[in-house]
Amino acid sequence: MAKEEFLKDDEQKSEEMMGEKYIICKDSYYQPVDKCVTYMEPTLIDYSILTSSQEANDELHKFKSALSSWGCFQLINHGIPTKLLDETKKVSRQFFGLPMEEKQKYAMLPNDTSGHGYQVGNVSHVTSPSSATNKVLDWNEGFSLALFPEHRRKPEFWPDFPPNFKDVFREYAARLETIFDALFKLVVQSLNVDEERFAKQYDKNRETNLRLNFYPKCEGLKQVLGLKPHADFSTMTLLLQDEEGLQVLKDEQWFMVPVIPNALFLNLGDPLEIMSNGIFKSAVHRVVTNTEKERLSVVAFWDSDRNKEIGPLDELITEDRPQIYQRVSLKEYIYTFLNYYQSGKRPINDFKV
Ligand SMILES: O=C(O)CCC(=O)C(=O)O
Ligand SMILES: [Fe+2]
Repeated sequence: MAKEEFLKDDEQKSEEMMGEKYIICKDSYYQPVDKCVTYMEPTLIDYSILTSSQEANDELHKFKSALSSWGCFQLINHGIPTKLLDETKKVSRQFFGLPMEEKQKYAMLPNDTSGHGYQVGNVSHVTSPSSATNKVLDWNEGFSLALFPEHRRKPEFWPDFPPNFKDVFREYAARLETIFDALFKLVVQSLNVDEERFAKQYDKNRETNLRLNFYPKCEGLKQVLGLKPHADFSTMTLLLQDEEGLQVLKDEQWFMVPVIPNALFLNLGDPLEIMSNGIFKSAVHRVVTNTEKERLSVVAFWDSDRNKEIGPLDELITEDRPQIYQRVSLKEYIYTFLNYYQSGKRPINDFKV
């Protein structure tokens, strides 16, 4: 899509001014976007080995070590057929390829945090009038849908075009849910905590939400980000991407996440860093823009029950590892996240003991 079309609904008419709405200040927290980044050495975690009873031990060790250092890894051999992965990407791109008027039929309502609908520039991450005037938009079109529990699906937000969109995403959602459930069991096993108590956070009211991200080519504008740095407020996130652009922050250095065919990129969100009392790390990530290629990501967020509190599990608080984080309701956490997203402040720092 041309820059002009992407920006055309903007109230500012001067192109220069419109560009500025997407530009990150050079001296801000974000660090120069064009600073040279290193490629991330991918940690490949084999799902089929991890979930087999015979050979799982070494793989589980790798799993735990990836989550304690990077907070992310590439999941391979997860069993989702290539055809379904390809269809998922195809129908997502077809949706974003629709005319703007068509996509706007599914427009997200202002300040919707429950996850339904289409938006340009990530404006839902603006919660107060003052941050709205100072907002720097993301070079991003987003489309969010609730997946689970199924009664949260709002049929009016599921697009009619492409015609197979609904079927493809029903199937993809079911596949992901099975993987998330299995990964959660492995998280419990790695942390060596009481499954029943931990699982209470993840009862029938827990949520899975989907976000499709589309990043148009970004020609001529420098210092523009596709998404600003953040760690997710989900427990775990599984991401399918078709081009490079996602970067992860570690030890104050940005690393480019490589695209590995058919792999799902898993990253942990802040709630699991909090619940594991800092044993597991959430991965801070951002998306950079590309002058030559459009990019798509299909992202599923596996959340705990928003009405419950998150806090370090009792058995993970010891003399050697005193409590690092306070207890907080997920709802309040999300509110803090949304308030801080613009400025790049990390919400997790507000909840340190
Ligand atoms: O597009 C990506 O690779 C990242 C998306 C993301 O971080 C998000 O939707 O929270
Ligand atoms: Fe994210």
